[in-house]
Formats: sequence, structure tokens, C-alpha cells
Amino acid sequence: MDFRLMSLSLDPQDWLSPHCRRMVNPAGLEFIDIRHPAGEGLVSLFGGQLLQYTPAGGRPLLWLSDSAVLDGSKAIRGGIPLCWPWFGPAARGGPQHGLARLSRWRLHALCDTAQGCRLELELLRPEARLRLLITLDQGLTLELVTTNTGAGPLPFQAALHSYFAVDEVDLCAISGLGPTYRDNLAQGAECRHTAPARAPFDRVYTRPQPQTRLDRGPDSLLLEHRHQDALVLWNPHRLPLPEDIDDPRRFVCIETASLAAPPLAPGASRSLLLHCRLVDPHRETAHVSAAG
Ligand SMILES: O=P(O)(O)OC[C@H]1O[C@H](O)[C@H](O)[C@@H](O)[C@@H]1O
Repeated sequence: MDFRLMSLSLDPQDWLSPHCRRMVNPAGLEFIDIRHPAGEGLVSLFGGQLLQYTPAGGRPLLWLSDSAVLDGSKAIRGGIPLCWPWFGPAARGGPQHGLARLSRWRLHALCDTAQGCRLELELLRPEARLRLLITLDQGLTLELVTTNTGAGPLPFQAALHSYFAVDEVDLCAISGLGPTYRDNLAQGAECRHTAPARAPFDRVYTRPQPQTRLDRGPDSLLLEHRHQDALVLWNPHRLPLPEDIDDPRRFVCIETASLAAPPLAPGASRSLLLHCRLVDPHRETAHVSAAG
């Protein structure tokens, strides 16, 4: 457990279920610490953000910056931040990547079974209800569901901005992104996919594949995306680095995104889903398209 996440109390009420414990850090942020035989995880209610996940017998899937700010003054760097209701700089002058990663979510439901744990977090906004369903078992499933609770159509974008842990970003192989991408480091130029991509990169694949494979060397991750219309690949390398990134070689962001969906009708819901699991690179061949 991260030393910055010390519980303020050892109150028995902090145990929410046999494998899940509520924790509070010195700044008053709440976390759910999950220690299940199938895997371990850490969820921050600030941002509705999965910070860590390690399946039993495997290596951590996610990177969390050693310099992450954990006092609620800015988004937590690492894990899987949520971008909502916009991705990127906001035209309306709001914060980059929207409000969800800066909001306090609440734990709505928790299910702890022999197979794993499933948490449901909720964020109520005037115009929408957001639910984040996190299932940790032998794999990880994250589903963000937006329901339009307003009277008019709701335009929005969303992204699961995953920071995957790697030993060295330039030694990873990534396949299953898409045939072409928009290059944010070249004024949005449309480019044909090329591999390997060496950091820095900031690419938006607008014809995304449903499965992406990340070969980390000793193991591989298989990512399955649902209801996405884009995948974003990002690593800043040595570009001017935000202060809360200590070592950019240790992660690659592969972001499951919905950037161009039509406005959501009143009462309707829309989901964005990511499923990840470790695969043994020598024993399991993932069916990922070679075309990018
Ligand atoms: O620093 P943040 O606001 O978390 O944004 C981090 C990154 O997110 C996405 O990957 C964007 O494509 C990048 O342009 C941006 O730099």
C-alpha cells in the first residue's frame, strides 16, 4: 500500500466487505482498498479513479506516479482518470479533460464474491447521472455509463484515460490501434499508422480496433474496448513534463474514447467499456488485427 494513503483510523466500520476496506488519507480523500485472492486494487473516490490493479500472480497493470498529487487540488496522475464531459482543452474555459476526474464520487454499491469484487461509483450532475462499474477479478473491467437526466439532448465526450505500467515505453510493442491517426504533435495532421511508435507521441486513432495488445516484454496485456469511436496513444517522453510525472518511460497511455457520438436523448444511457487481462506472450496468441 502507498504510504501516502494511511488510514486515519482502524475503525471496524472501515471494512466494507471481507476484502474491501475504506481508507482516508491525511488530506481527507477517500479510497477503497481491495485485497481479494483474485487480485488487488485501489480506487479513489476523488475522480472516481482506479489507481492500481494487480491480478493474482501477475505484475501491476497500471502506473501511478510517485509524484501524484493526492490532496484534491488537481487530477491524480496515473491509474485510469475519467475524461468527461469533454476530452482535451475545453472550449468553455473549463478544466482540461472535464469535471469527472476532479469530482468527489460516492460508493453506490459493492459486491464481494469468491470470483472477485465489483464496485459501483456514482456522480450526480445537474444534467446527468454517471455510474462507474469497476470489476476486479482475474481481469479488470471498467464501464462508464452516462444517463441523460436533463430535459434536452446532452452532447458529451468521454474517455478512460488508462496509464499502463511498462518497464520502458520505447521497448513495448503495441498492435490493434487503427489504420490511421491524427497527430497532435503535428498540428492534427492525418497519418498512416506506423509501428513502432517511439515516444513522444500524442495520436488520436479515429477508426479504432476493438482489441489492442500491449507487449510489455515479460508479459502482454489484451485490451478490449466497447462503444469507443477513438483510441488515444500518449506519452510525453521529455517534452516539457507536468510536475507530477517523475519518469515518463514507465507508462504508456492507451485511452478508450468516445469523442464524436451524437448528443444523448433525455432519459437515454450510453456506455464506454474497457476490459483488460494479462496474457502469456508465449502461450496465448491474441487475435489482434495486424493493420495497425
Ligand atoms: O495532463 P493531462 O491534462 O492529464 O493530459 C494528458 C494528455 O491527455 C491526452 O492523452 C491528450 O491527448 C494529451 O494531449 C494530453 O497531454
